[in-house]
Amino acid sequence: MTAQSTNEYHDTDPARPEASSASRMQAVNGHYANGDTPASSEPSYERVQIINDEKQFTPDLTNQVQRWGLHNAGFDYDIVAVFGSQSTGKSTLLNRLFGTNFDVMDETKRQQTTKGIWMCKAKGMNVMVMDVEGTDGRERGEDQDFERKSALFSLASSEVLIINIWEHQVGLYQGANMGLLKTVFEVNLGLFGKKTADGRNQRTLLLFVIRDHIGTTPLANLKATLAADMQKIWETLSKPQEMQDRQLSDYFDLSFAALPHKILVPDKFESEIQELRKRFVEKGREDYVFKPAYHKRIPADGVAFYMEGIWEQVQTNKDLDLPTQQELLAQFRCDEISTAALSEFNEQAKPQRRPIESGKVVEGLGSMMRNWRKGALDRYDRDASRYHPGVYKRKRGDLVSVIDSTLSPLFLGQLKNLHKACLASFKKEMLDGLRGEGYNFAHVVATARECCEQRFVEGGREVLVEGTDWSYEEELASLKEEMKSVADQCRKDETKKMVNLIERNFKRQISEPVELDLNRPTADMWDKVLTVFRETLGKTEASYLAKAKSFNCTDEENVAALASLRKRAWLALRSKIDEQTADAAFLSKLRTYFEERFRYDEQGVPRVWRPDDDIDGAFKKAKDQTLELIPLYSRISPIDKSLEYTLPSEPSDPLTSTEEFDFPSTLVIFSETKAQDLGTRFRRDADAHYVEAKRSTVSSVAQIPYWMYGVLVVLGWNEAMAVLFNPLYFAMLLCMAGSAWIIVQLGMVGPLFQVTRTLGNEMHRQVNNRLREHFSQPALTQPVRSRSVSNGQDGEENELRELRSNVTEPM
Ligand SMILES: Nc1nc2c(ncn2[C@@H]2O[C@H](COP(=O)(O)OP(=O)(O)OP(=O)(O)O)[C@@H](O)[C@H]2O)c(=O)[nH]1
Repeated sequence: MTAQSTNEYHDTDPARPEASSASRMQAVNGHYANGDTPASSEPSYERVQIINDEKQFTPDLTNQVQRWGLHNAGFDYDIVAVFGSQSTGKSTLLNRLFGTNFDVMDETKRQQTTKGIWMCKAKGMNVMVMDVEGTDGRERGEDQDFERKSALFSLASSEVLIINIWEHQVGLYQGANMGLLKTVFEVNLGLFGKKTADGRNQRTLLLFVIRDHIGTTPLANLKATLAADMQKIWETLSKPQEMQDRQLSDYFDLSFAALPHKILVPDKFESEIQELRKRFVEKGREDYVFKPAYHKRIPADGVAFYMEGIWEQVQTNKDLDLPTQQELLAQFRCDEISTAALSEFNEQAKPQRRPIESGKVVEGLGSMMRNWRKGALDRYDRDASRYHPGVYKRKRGDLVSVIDSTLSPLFLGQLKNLHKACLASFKKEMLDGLRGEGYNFAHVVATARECCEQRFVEGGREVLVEGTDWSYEEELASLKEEMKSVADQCRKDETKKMVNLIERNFKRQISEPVELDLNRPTADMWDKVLTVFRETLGKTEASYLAKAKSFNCTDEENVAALASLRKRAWLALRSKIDEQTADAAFLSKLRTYFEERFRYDEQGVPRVWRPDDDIDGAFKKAKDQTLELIPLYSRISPIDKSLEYTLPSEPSDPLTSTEEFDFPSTLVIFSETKAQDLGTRFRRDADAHYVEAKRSTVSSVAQIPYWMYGVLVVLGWNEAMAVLFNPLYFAMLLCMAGSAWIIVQLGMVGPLFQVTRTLGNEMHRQVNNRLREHFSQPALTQPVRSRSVSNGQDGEENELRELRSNVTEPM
């Protein structure tokens, strides 16, 4: 059978029927009998040509390892390779030992079967078995390049190298491939000479399997010969300077086995094969071959990449450097694992980006981030920690920094959103707390601040991720700053409100006492008013200061607020005074004051003027006393100068829109002109009272003389007697008297007069209308009436003029 040169052929390849049939073995009770492949219910594993005869490495090994189910095996696997001359039963041996299905030569043709290097998984064991093209290949002639390279490759990548050798080859130099081994050892000394990352030597077990052992030469002798040959080879190696003292045993363990002739003593051959197999399977045995020391410490998922790297170096004839290879592999694999972990992490983190960007506080973001981060790192640690520790750590650091740089914007965004939310709730709590009366500003601010700070700190802590140097302190400081400025603004507003309220209270408090004092004009009127003002202002200032304390106002603010309060209080007083001294009110005050002195006597009894009363004197006195009030009212000036109140004047300022405040001018109630005008108007009023008083004396002079009553009795005597003595008249008189009495008793006199008057008026109106209609002269009445009115006024004016001349004459 001719082996094909590509990795396409395997036992299912229809183009290779012989290979398929030849490789079909049967396994009975764990051993394989009468054939080359096991025939249990478990299917044979697919093999793969990892290096074809064109010396190319297959890109499919990774997938194949996965298909064999070894991808996640970590270090729990072993690699074994075979080395030996062509057609010495290598494939047969491997198939029997491991249940693999490597091609076996067709007995009749005797030509090379295995081309390149094949790999297959052992049946029921986590062992990768490599079948290597035989040395001394007739097909390759003098070209020893491939056999050297494949031997090098096998040695570098496997834990156990089976050296397959005929018994009759033992002791030969070329026949036993000793020359080739020497070359390979030489080249590889560089490889094995270097220590691994964990400081140990790479060790390999060289298992010599002596085929067709007839038994005439005892195995012990063969062993000794082979060991001596190996030692000889080692000693004659041209070693690098620094490795001159290295021994064969520093790098290799030698082990031996002999198998009888397969054709001549097949049963014995089979039983010895089974015995040899135990050395690969039974871990407790002393001669167990897969000792941990031989393991290359490459995780199963990185084997393909590792082997490819080694092959590349073998190919390019570079100095083989296993540690560097392991590092390269670790870099590659750690990158791969890191990328996979990162992509899963990114998938998890992505959905939270939008809500954070839109300003939402995502609940439980911290625990989510911690989980994503931990998940990614755990995954990385699980898969990558088996690789070169230095690379693993370095790549882990890179992964952590990428993860953290992805999480950092979420962290910062969450903090920012939390900041906004806390500030909003701070404002709301302030508003709620400052609603209504009787709140303590400082307490409200402190409660709201504490609550919001606590919320922020809790949220900030939640979003922290262990292992990062993130902190929320800076954001917290900025939040505190903003809360302070909000509280300050609020305090200013509240202070303003408080000052307004205090001003309103002040106005209410001074209103009545000031009104009373202004209505009782005495010389110390302003003293009283200012005393009230000072007392109330004192209380007001005290109440402001008490409140300002809870507002945490600064001294500067207090000074400004008190100045404003004083000014406003003064203006409030002034407006109250203005209200009380408005023209009408002030004239009414003067009138009242005058009337109290002119129309009432000292006991407060209304005066009835008699002709002999000194009306003129009383009038003059009352008038003069009243006129004296005008200068009193015209300026706020207390007798006691200590009661005087002063405020600083303020010029107008267009920038702060403060109007001009000229304190001295606020002390003046009436100007000179105004005082004169008021005096004139008052005099006119007083004159009217004087006329009225005079008139009342005239009407009292025009009394009915007493004798008229005698005349009335004399003239009306008969009529009175007629009424008294006529029963009808008398009865009528009694009825009328009775009715009058009842009306008086019921208090109906007033209403009765009202009804009578209304009736009279109505009748008068009706009659007028009728007459107007009848004579069609409606305008006649108007001139008559207006004339009579104007006559009346003129008459009064004339009369007043006449009286004045009478009054002034005696004076
Ligand atoms: N004498 C003898 N012949 C054997 C033994 N094992 C296998 N053979 C025969 O040797 C021939 C070659 O067997 P393979 O297993 O194909 O040998 P190989 O070394 O893998 O050959 P290549 O892959 O071509 O290098 C076959 O005809 C086998 O039947 C053995 O132990 N003794």
